[in-house]
Parts: sequence; structure tokens; C-alpha cells
Amino acid sequence: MHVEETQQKVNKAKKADKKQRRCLAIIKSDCEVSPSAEPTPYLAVLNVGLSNGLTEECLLTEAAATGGKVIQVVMLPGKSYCFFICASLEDSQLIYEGMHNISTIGQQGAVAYLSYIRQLPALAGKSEWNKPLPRGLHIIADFVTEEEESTLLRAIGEDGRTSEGTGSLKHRNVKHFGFEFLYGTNNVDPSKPLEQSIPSACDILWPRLNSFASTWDWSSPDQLTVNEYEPGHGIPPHVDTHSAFLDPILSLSLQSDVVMDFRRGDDQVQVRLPRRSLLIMSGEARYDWTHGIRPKHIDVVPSASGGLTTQARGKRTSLTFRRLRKGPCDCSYPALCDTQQTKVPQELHASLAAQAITLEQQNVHEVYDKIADHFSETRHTPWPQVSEFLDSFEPQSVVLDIGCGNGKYLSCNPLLLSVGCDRAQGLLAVGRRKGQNVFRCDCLVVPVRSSSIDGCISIAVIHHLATKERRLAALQEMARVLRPGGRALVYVWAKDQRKNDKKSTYLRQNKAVNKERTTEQQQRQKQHQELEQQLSNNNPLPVHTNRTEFQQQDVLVPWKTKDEQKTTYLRYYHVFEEQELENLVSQVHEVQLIKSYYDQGNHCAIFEKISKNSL
Ligand SMILES: O=C(O)CCC(=O)C(=O)O
Ligand SMILES: [Fe+2]
Repeated sequence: MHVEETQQKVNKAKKADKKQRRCLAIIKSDCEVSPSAEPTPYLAVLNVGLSNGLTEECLLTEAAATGGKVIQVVMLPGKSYCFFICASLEDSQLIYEGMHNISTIGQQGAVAYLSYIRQLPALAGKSEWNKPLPRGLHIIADFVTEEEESTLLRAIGEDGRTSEGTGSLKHRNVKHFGFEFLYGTNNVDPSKPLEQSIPSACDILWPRLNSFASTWDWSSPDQLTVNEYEPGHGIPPHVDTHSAFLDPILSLSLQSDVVMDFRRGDDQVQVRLPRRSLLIMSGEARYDWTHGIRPKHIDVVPSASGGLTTQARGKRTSLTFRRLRKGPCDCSYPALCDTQQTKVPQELHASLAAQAITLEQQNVHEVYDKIADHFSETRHTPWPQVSEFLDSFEPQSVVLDIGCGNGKYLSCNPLLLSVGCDRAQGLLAVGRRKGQNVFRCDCLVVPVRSSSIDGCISIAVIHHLATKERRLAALQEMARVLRPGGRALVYVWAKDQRKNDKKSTYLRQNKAVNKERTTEQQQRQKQHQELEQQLSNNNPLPVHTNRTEFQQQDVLVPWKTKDEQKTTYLRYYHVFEEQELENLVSQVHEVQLIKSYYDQGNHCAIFEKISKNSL
């Protein structure tokens, strides 16, 4: 028996060697890539690639399970191999040892053979690096000298208004000159100039723009935003609000290079911003493309030999210069234009609202009614920061939990008069059995007198509402019932389940990283496909794979019952992007945002009702 097992192992290794050699010969002739006997940060992943219908996500999950970190997967169209760029030699070794001749990947369960390689292949024709820049985008290298860089850093270091105090920016430090950019509304208030205008040290820059200035209706900028990014920090993809600023927008990169992503629909272009260069976003690049910086420590950039290489980020400071627009935007790019987007025809509004109500009825209310008992069993432990909020009220305060579910927050602070409401009868029954004060209502119509309660919480509720208008209306309803000075806490599920490289509990409970990952994952994929098929006829929304990152904001999240039938129900969620909750709160009348934070995969906001006199 023992001998047989050993023989099997030897045979398996021999087969792997043979297969590995054959694959290496293919990539050698395809793209001049040679293997390396010594470990390198580059790995060829043989036998699996785009031709096997493989996704980058699937490969990354496999690699992550080894504990090694991949910075980028390079996949070539139509090929049955791909490449990993690893964060370090150690990461590369971990992945090699954890995956070579072990991992079975994709639906067909192909075994992956790995090999260290000396260098990466020359860039494939379709690479995001070989694409032309978006129209209207210019990068002027060495726009300032090293000496000027120091002078500018000193000038902006001394003054300016910081946004840190608002707690709204979790990833970077921001300072403003001329006018403050308000992240709550994504706009500026032109009637409130700041004491500090743009430092005069910046005046050296404008004459250097002469050759470009003839193409614009040019005047010197009156607003400056300074962003300080430590390695690992980034800025989410966005377009600078059309109605806030004119065209063009300038951004000077100091202290470190970085890679910026530009996106328009499915089109994506990566742009390297060298230290001391000036980025000019004009026309299409300013209005019709989003820009953003991924929160990474290391960028993948083109190498001198035409391949790809890695570059560690240093601390980067950028100076973004803009000119205030007074009045609406009249650009010819309506897709991302806040001025032109608000003009959605009335009929469309009505039909969207009707669809939203049906979706919520079928994929929220009916589901929670059916899964109530099982759902309730999984919801015991109060989130510490919610308890802390409840503890911040005076004894005998009246606090309403809108969407209280099984009422787990109603007994957190026994000194309060806690009342809960929910739509789901099944969940309310659980609370009632515990003797809690609960009643049934919809979160958009709460039968409570205006300005009558001290506090309000709504935990994981408004992400079940299917339009922005309805989510906003739910917040407005909370504001209505609060007394002036009353405070509300709102939790919604975040699209991003990872912050500062740390996974949320939701992702960490992904059982696919343990030993049985292959079968688990295969089963999961199969169920997922079945569900999608089942739904594709009557529901256009994607079905989310549990315990993985969200791919879209509007998704159906499976809930599997424990009983013998193991029925799967689909719950509708709108998962929130960064700043989206703050933005929504800023549109609620009579309230002000006090604090916002990220807690275990949720975006959270505390707001206060402002007394009429102080408005
Ligand atoms: O850091 C940069 O270069 C860009 C900053 C930016 O896009 C912004 O503040 O709107
Ligand atoms: Fe921007």
C-alpha cells in the first residue's frame, strides 16, 4: 500500500514535469519568455488562461489562499496560460509552493503548473498601456524642477484648510485653498471664499501653460485641492463635478510617481503620472472620463524592455488646480454631467419607481417573511459601535429602531425607551416574544409624530430600497420624526468589503480558503450558475456570489435556508460606494452630518436634526 502511494506520487510529479516543460515551450515560442531555476517575482501560470474561460478573480482567489500576494495578473487573449506579478520574492515562492501541481482551477478543474520566469512578455497589443490617451488628456513631464517642488511643498504645508476634521476622507489627507471642496455635496460654495487663497508660489506655473492656453478660455485657477497619499492610499473613480468647475483641470504630481486609471464605460486606460509632471484634463478627459487611483503600495508599469515591471509608491502630494464655474454646466457630455442628469423625464421616474416597488416586494419583503426564523438565529451580537451610539443618549430618551428585525438592539441600553418597527411580521414576532415594543410599518411611512423622538437607528435597512429617491426618502422620514437636536445612526452595506488591505468579516468567512476549497468552490460555482440561469429569464439583476467582493452595486444576494430542502432565496441589495451615504445625507433637509465611518464592511453615518432657528 505504502509503496503504491509513493509510486503514485512519483508518477504525478513526472506528469507535472512533462506538462510544465510542454507549456514552457509554448510560451517560449509565443512570447520569448524563459523559465528561471531561481525564484523571481514573476510566475507563469501554465495550463490555465483566458482560453479556458478563466477569470482574473478566480485566479486571485486561488493565489490568495496560499498567503502570497499578487499585484497583477497578466492574461493574454486566447491563451491557455497567464502570468502573475507578485509583490515580492517571498510572495512568489508562497504561491509557487501553494499552487504548482495542486490548484485545480475553473469549471473544468484544470491543474495549474507554475514556473518562475526571468521577465514578463512584451506587452500584448491590447494592453491598457498601449492604448491612446483619452482625448484632451495631456501630461507634461518635468513641469517643475526639484527645487521648485520643495518650494511648492513648503508653501502649501503652512496654510490651507484641512478636511480631516470632517472624518469624511478615510484614505488621504486633503487641504483646500481659495474655496473648500465639500465632499458631502461634491461641490463648492462660491459665496464662501477661504481666507487663504492659492499660495503665490504657484504663480510660476501659469506662464508655462502658454502653448496650451490658446486652446482654452484661460484664466488663473482660484481653487486648489492638495491631496496627500501615503503608499496604499488612493482616490475612488470619479469625475470632478461638472457644475462646480470649468474646463480644464490641472494636477501637479509631487514626491512620487503614481498610476491613474481613466475609465469611460468599458474603456479603461492606465496613465503613469511621473513625479513633478503636470496632468491636464480638458474636454473629453475632463467631462466624459472618470479618473481614480487604486489604493495600492506597488504599481505595475511598462518596463524599459517593453514588458511590465513593478514600482513601489512613495508618499505623493498632488496639487489640483481648478476654476469655479458660476452657473450650470453646458458641456456636450451629458453621461457624467450633474447639471444635465437631473433632467430625467417624469414618465421614466414613474416607471422606475413602480419597478422598484415590485422588486422590493418580491426580493426583500417576501424573502424576509419566509426566512425570518433562520435569519433571526444568525443575528444575536450587537455591533459595538451601534451599542456605543445607543449608550450616548440620556437615560429615558426615546429611541426608534427603524427596521429592527429581531429586535437585538432594543435591549442594548435598558435605560432608554426603545421602540422598534419593521415590515417583516416574522421578525417582529421574535421581538414580541421577548416582550419588546415593536410595531409594523414601512420605513418610508413611519406612523410617529414629527419632531417627537430623541434618537433613531436604521441598521442594514435602506440598502434594500431600489432607487436613490427611495433611499433618500427613508432618510428624510428619519429626519422628520427626530426632534431638533435628535440624532440618527445609519448603516448600509459597502460595495468595498476591504479597507486598508483588511477584509471584512463577510469576506473572511469565505470557507473557500480552507482545505476543501476546491470542492466547496466548485459546488458554489455550480449553484451560482443554476441560480443565474433560473433568474435570467425574469430578472435582469446579477446574482452575487456570497463571501466574495461585490461586482455591481445592485445585486441579488442568496440566502440559503437550513432546512432539508435547502431553498435559496434572493435578497435585493444596493451596496454603497464610498461617499455615497454622505452624499445622500447631504441632500436630507434639516439635518447635518456629524460623523461617517467604515465598520466591518458597512458605510455608516451619524446625522443630527438642526433646530429651525439655526437653519
Ligand atoms: O491626486 C490627483 O492627482 C487627483 C486628485 C483628484 O482627482 C481630485 O482631488 O479630484
Ligand atoms: Fe478629481
